[in-house]
Amino acid sequence: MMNYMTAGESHGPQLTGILEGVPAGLHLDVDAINAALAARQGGYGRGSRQKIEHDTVQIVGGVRHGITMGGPIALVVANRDHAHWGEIMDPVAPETPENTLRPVNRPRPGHADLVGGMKYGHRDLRNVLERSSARETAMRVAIGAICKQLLQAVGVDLVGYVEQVGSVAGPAEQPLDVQAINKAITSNDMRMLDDKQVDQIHELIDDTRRAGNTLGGIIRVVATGLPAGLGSYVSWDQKLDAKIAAAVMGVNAMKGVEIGDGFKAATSLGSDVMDEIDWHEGEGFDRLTDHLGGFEGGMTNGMPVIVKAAMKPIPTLYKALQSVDVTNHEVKKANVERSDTTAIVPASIVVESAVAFELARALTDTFDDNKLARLQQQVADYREELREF
Ligand SMILES: Cc1cc2nc3c(=O)[nH]c(=O)nc-3n(C[C@H](O)[C@H](O)[C@H](O)COP(=O)(O)O)c2cc1C
Ligand SMILES: C=C(O[C@@H]1CC(C(=O)O)=C[C@@H](OP(=O)(O)O)[C@H]1O)C(=O)O
Repeated sequence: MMNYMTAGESHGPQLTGILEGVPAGLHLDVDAINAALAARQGGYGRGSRQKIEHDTVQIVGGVRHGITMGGPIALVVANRDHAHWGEIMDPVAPETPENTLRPVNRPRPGHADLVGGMKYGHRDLRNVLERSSARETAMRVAIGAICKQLLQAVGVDLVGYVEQVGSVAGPAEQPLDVQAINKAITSNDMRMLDDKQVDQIHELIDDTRRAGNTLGGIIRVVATGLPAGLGSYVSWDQKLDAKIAAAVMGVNAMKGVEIGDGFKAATSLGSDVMDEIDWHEGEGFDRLTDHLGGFEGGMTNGMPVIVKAAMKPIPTLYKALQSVDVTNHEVKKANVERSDTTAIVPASIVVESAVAFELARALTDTFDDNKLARLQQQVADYREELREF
């Protein structure tokens, strides 16, 4: 079964990742992994950390001459900023006044600082924020980019992009075609479908930054080419829509997930939500609409998968909120670490990566997970079987 694990701190030497369960025989496009990493660094509203980092992946296991061998794939993304944090982040040197120079004692509301400190017994909340930081999502994007390449090898494609920033929304009509979305989002730095709102959003981000405040937004992911029947209705823990929702909620700062029409479906009539069934000779079953976001009974139904995620505003406010010092319980302003005003653009790549992993895992759970050519053959045979159903 596919799985992954990451390790590493925001200002430590590197992020490390291990992805297991990728079949042998996949030609990895390292440039595409690096392009996803670069996209995760982008977007208007990022803080100055991204000027220091130039994220690129180093593959240190599981791949030979560019082709996966079936074993765990080991990955490294370096933290360039570590050069400025060597002593503070040294994993072995004993604690000295020098390397404890930047303790964090005033937890930021909305970040993991306070609860993480209480749970693990840290008074220097740097021990929490270093790992809870979304710096770790760089590795998740490298892993997701490999999953995306596996999906593409069987005709599945997906894309994550920005639908809304703060209260400013993109076009009301959101397409179902991954290629069309890809084309549209490359034309602006907000990873949105339409340039019209982008100036307004830049202004909103500038005003918000000047006011010492932060913004969230809404992300949309569309995946196409999935055969019907990934996931299952037979048990709660086999429902693929549930796994995707969990994976999306596992991305830092996500507070809501919708599949298809999501919450809107609750206030609609059944006739406006259920996707009517059609059939074509040689093609098999189809739907007239996709309100249910490609899922029925926890299984893909062959329509595009549509997932939306709501990201809360960034917790670190330069105009700091009330906090309490964990060393003396005095009411103080929260700590301010260098921070993004909004990270909705990078988060859209991270959410895409989270969905890519779950889809790749469902695929390799359903079909052969040892050899890519066998997996491809089985998927092709299954598609044929569905066409004849
Ligand atoms: C790509 C990305 C970048 C982020 N950048 C920041 C940041 O600069 N400052 C900050 O306080 N939070 C940032 N966050 C959000 C925090 O990581 C997140 O709120 C925190 O880990 C607490 O977890 P929770 O919001 O999921 O409860 C970022 C999130 C993402 C996905
Ligand atoms: C480093 C990244 O994001 C970081 C996520 C983050 C947080 O609290 O989540 C806080 C900031 O860290 P720093 O104080 O080092 O600038 C962001 O820059 C990244 O995305 O590569």
